[in-house]
Amino acid sequence: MTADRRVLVHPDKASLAASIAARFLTKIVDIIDEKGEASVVLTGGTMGQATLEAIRESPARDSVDWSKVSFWWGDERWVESSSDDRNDKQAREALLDHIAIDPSRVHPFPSTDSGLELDEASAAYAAELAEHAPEGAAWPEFDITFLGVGPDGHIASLFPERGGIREAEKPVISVRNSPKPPPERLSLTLPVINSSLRIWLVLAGADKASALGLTLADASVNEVPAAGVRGRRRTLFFVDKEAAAEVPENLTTPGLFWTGDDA
Ligand SMILES: O=C1O[C@H](COP(=O)(O)O)[C@@H](O)[C@H](O)[C@H]1O
Repeated sequence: MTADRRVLVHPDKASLAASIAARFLTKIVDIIDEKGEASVVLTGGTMGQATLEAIRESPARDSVDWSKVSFWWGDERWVESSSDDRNDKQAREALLDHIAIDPSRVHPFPSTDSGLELDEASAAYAAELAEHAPEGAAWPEFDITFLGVGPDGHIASLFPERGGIREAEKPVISVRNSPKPPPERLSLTLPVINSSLRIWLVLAGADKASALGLTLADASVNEVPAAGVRGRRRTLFFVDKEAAAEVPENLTTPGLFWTGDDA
């Protein structure tokens, strides 16, 4: 794990989404060149969706062999597969329906119409992760994990002051009584998220400013789940100016605010 977290600030949501998309397309081509395939964890939320739309709109999207990319999700809302609340439905509409993916590499969480109960669904996703894990591991090696951040600092469906953020054993949890609707959800846990080589947190808007400020000031993970996120190689915060408004002054140094290419 690296303590190295970097923040890239962009003027507004549109330029932010375009910049993340450009960086993602470059990086994913490099990863496929290097490893022959790539594994990506998608997020729900406003910037997650805006990012996928920007990838769809980019002419560079055709430089990627999408059949080599595996897609997983960081969390899902426990609703019917046809519900507009589903993170995977939003991702399909924003990007996946528009590119030549290999359906066997797309790994949505189960839905309420799967015939499974919530706990069976979290166990089924854990089993699917294990099925695609390298020898001796319980889940795949993720190359890039996208995370949205809620105004309360939640990531995936790991909410402040709830047991899920402290889960250290299970790779996947069932969430009940979520403070954000819908109340029932499924989520990867922090150990799985933090095993990712790169974690890209994507957030925009004034309502995220407090969460980002507290995250970078190393608030307690229990109170601000985003503060516990560390990718193994790189942890990048892609933010707009509004979201960056409450980053503590002592952290707004050239070392932290970074515009290099080494993502
Ligand atoms: O419910 C969720 O919310 C968060 C953040 O969403 P946003 O709209 O405030 O950006 C998202 O990261 C998570 O995947 C989703 O299930």
